[in-house]
Amino acid sequence: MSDNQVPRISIRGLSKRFGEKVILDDVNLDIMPGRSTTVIGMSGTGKSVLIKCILGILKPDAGEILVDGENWLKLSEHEHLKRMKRIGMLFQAGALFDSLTVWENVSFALLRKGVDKKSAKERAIEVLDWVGLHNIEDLMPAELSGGMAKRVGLARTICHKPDIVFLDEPTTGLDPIMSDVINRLIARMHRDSGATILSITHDMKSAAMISDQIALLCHGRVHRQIPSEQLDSDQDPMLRQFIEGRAEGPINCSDWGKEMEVAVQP
Ligand SMILES: Nc1ncnc2c1ncn2[C@@H]1O[C@H](COP(=O)(O)OP(=O)(O)OP(=O)(O)O)[C@@H](O)[C@H]1O
Repeated sequence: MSDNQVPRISIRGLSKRFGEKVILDDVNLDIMPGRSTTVIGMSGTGKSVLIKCILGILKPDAGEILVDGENWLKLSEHEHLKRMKRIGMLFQAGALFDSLTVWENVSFALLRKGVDKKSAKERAIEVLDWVGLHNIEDLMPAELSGGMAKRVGLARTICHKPDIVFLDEPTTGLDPIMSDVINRLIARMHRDSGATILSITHDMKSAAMISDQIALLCHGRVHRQIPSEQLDSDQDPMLRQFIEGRAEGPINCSDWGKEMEVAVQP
């Protein structure tokens, strides 16, 4: 695929602060069509804030979020909601509705679109099979293990065949084997669907398995964006510090928050 293409998602100069605390400070990130990009970064660097800005849950202070060339920040709430229908979103905690059965959760987007119950259930069963879960469609979420709930969440993410998918910490809270299962499913979903994927995680194994581009979010900015096959060889000091998990280094772990507060003083 040529990188001369127009980005599917283009984030330009995105900034967000809470009070005096600057979280995102001129974030720039391009995601090409059909590519899978993972934003990595320390806990508290603003990965979730970034995704929430894209989803319209948080309002950034400045910048643009262009999807297929259209600035989503200029859309009315109604138009934004319409665009969201072609998006798939896997939330960190699964976010299944407790009062709905597994199949109703999986086909939630289809049922809301008015698809009849029989077809919606058939599609839910098909996608549940795809994630390796059989005969669980009539269970309630409370009856699922954490790994099963995550797979149900993934089934729900892709049930309506979205062409853009956001994944928030897809392996958080899972054991290493279940993490591997989820990573393989995401890689297969990317291969099979050709969807454009943006994930956030601090799980480096997951990032390497599910993405073809890695972006390091650090001190409020995308500090470095590289192809994932360069992860082992790239010598950027911040990237190396993060990948190798060292407290000492150019990423100042203890007081970067203070540093950012100082940076916004008039
Ligand atoms: N609604 C909010 N109001 C005030 N501060 C917030 C709000 N949402 C996030 N923050 C702050 O923004 C910072 C970044 O949070 P965020 O959840 O994006 O981090 P993260 O990189 O996703 O971390 P983790 O990897 O631990 O999930 C944190 O200091 C958090 O306290």
